[in-house]
Amino acid sequence: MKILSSAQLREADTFTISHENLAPGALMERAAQAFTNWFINHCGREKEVAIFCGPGNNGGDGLAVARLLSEHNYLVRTFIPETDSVFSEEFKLNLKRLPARIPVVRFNHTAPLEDRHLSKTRIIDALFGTGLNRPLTGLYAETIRFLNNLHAEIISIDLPSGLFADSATPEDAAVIKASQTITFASPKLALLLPQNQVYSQQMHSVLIGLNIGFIENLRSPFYYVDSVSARSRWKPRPRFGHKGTFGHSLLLVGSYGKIGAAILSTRACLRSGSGLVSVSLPRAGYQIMQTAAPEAMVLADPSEKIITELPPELEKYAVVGLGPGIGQAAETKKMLGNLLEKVKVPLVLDADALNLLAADKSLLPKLPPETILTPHPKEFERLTQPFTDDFERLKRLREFCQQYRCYVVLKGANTCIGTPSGNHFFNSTGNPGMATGGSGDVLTGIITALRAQGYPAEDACILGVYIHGLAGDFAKNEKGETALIASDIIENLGKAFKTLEETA
Ligand SMILES: NC(=O)C1=CN([C@@H]2O[C@H](COP(=O)(O)OP(=O)(O)OC[C@H]3O[C@@H](n4cnc5c(N)ncnc54)[C@H](O)[C@@H]3O)[C@@H](O)[C@H]2O)[C@@H](O)CC1
Ligand SMILES: Nc1ncnc2c1ncn2[C@@H]1O[C@H](COP(=O)(O)OP(=O)(O)O)[C@@H](O)[C@H]1O
Ligand SMILES: [K+]
Repeated sequence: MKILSSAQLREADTFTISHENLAPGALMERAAQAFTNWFINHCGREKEVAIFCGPGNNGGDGLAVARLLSEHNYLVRTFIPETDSVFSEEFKLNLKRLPARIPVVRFNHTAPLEDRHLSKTRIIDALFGTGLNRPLTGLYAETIRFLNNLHAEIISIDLPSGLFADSATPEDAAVIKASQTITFASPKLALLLPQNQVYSQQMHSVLIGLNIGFIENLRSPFYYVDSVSARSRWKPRPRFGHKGTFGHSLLLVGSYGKIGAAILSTRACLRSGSGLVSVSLPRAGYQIMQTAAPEAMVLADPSEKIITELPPELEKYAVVGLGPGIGQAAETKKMLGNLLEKVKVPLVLDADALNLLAADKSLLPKLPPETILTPHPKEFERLTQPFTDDFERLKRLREFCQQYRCYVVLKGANTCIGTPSGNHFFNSTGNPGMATGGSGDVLTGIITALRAQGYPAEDACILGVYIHGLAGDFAKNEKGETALIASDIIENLGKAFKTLEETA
């Protein structure tokens, strides 16, 4: 799914209205209906609903939602800040359509709102959406601070009011702190970036029937990977396939004290469909690996504690995955340099392999084309340089991928995959339970296995990250977030792949 900018969404709104000859307010009605459906499914009638409506079409949505919720027997009040802003036509239309039974409270400062028991209500924030063009000031900023201080549950329509959809919001700006944002037609870029997490704990995207053909022709470097886009990249295993069909993965992983990382990536690789898996690791890990993963073939490095050498016949493998648990010893770095000189098959680099690259950036131009790197934000910062905000980090990600013709999987909530063609794919699966040691090692195993099976680098990254998060979500259903460990993700890979297999 494409992530559209505010300007593109406005164009798509306008096109849809004229192309489908929609009556004034008809598209807004669809949006309000989509919000209302979500609300009815998630929020009971035990609490009164207070809807704060701004002067534009976001406020118009709020008024339409007030009418629809009232028709569904919710107790609703609306609140409109009195300023010199001009009301939009659709705001006025929906104000006219508001049944008389719904109170409209107009206010020009927030003090009179103090005694209206708002902290006990559910607040719907319909002050501003994608039309915001500067930070909020005056009564609007005062209202936002007042609402945030109530510590009530706030549900934002389309965007938390005050948040810029496509660029960095100034740090001291007044922005609603929502528990949920129900966003229309396309997830907004700002809602996918960690720096804005304080403004919306959860985000849910709903479709409002914007013209599909028009959206297909819009250009955007940003995509959101949902179940439909993940499925479209998944390939069934051919009936006459044999283990040779599905590729031979070589993993170079582990060091003394970190053989666990080697085991996690190996098991994940085995569970992700690689035809064969070989692991090269320090001698100390030989027996442990043979016992922990009997399906894998194990090659012991001459060194007891670290990896120092490349196994022979690199060309017989379909892919090489390097990094989890390897440490940063000089001999290991030499081996990495050797690998970059010799390797002719796809590479997946993670963890200390990335730190070794960061410590000697002269190695970066030697990365074979289409190498996949899977840094967490700190590792990515070491590879590039510190950034002031997430938007700058996205820019760096694009530049880095283009410069080194590589794919970068920037891990975290809504992991972002950068590609050499300048695109960014944000993942939709996963949960904070996955923020636990070893879950990145699991991801390396998954992506390596997909590459072994012949998935192009872009598909291997997108599908791998999606499946990893989905397995994490299944693990969360069983164990909750707090107790989740990386092995639980591996145990749920079967369920995650099965979901794709059955619905593709
Ligand atoms: N156009 C349409 O048909 C649809 C619009 N939709 C809704 O409309 C929203 C966008 O509506 P608008 O474009 O009217 O934008 P908004 O409702 O976000 O606000 C725009 C209004 O606020 C003013 N404004 C912007 N920044 C301000 C500031 N800092 N201080 C004071 N005033 C400020 C603008 O001059 C304009 O009058 C979306 O977020 C969505 O909620 C949905 O109903 C879907 C359909
Ligand atoms: N809050 C979160 N929501 C979703 N996924 C997360 C979250 N935190 C971490 N993850 C995922 O867990 C993995 C952690 O990887 P990494 O930081 O490399 O851990 P490790 O090095 O311990 O294996 C990444 O794939 C990341 O996307
Ligand atoms: K809003």
